[in-house]
Amino acid sequence: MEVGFLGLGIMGKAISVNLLKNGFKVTVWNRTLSKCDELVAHGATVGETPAEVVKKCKITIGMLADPPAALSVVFDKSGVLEQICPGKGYIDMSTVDPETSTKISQAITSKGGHFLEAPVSGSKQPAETGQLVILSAGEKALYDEAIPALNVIGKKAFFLGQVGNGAKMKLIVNMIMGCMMNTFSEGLVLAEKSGLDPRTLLDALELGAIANPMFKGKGPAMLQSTYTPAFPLKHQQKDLRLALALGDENAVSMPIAAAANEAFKKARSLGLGDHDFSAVYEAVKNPK
Ligand SMILES: NC(=O)C1=CN([C@@H]2O[C@H](COP(=O)(O)OP(=O)(O)OC[C@H]3O[C@@H](n4cnc5c(N)ncnc54)[C@H](OP(=O)(O)O)[C@@H]3O)[C@@H](O)[C@H]2O)C=CC1
Ligand SMILES: O=CC(=O)O
Repeated sequence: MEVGFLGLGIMGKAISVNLLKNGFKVTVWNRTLSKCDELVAHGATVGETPAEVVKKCKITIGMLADPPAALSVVFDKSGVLEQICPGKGYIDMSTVDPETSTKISQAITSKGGHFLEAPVSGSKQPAETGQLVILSAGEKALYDEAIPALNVIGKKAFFLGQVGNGAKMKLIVNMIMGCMMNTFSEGLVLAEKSGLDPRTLLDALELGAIANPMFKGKGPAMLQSTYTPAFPLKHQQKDLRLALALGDENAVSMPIAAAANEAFKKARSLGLGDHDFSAVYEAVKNPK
């Protein structure tokens, strides 16, 4: 099966390499074209533009930073729309809001193409090992056609119905994750300031009812102020912002998420946007 792939950031690169390792032919494109070189070394071919990739492949996957990026690769000159047509599918795995996804869906389907939104839960390592959780919605026929690729990319692919439902589910999951990371950071600071060893807090958490892979995986590095990006902090803040907008639309009061968003905004203002999202700990440590 030949698959196109647009966007070779942390996630796009990991997913593309995994597809290549599992026998898929992959044609890649990235805004900064030099990032395609590493993929070529793994056996990929390169398209000069998103349109060129779509022309070549029956199914093309996008994994872009945010709503403006997701829209740009579809609507701009030499974008996806120029070559999408009946028989071709576009799967957007970027984390975006339902409105962005719907706009893309309408444009693709109005040209006879097929569309699936499929944001993923899980970070760099699950992307490398095909252990993502895929939250898809849109055209069921495209979902069914893409199952061989989705099964390589993830450990579970949900199909959630109409376009927008995948985006909403992803934003809710990441709203919860951002709140957890913020409160975890507060707990580590409180342990330290009140005279406890935060490493003992990690041990106690790990043995109790709120143990989770995120605290276990991120905690020790946070205590060493190491924030090698797996999930960039700027994207976590984007997800909180978009989740809060979803809360506004639905009149859902979310004071915890609003407070977490402020902490992530503070971290961005400290220049930590490209660090791992666990760097919010630095903003919690230094709130001024
Ligand atoms: N990292 C993670 O753990 C996870 C991330 N996500 C989501 O997946 C998406 C990608 O994340 P990630 O790979 O970490 O992000 P990165 O920041 O590593 O990569 C972003 C990608 O988007 C491209 N891009 C940015 N702006 C534009 C633009 N205007 N036009 C075209 N391309 C653009 C970048 O191209 P260039 O190289 O040229 O800058 C790059 O390929 C995001 O929506 C994120 O929220 C979802 C699950 C986990
Ligand atoms: O969106 C980030 C993730 O880890 O999932």
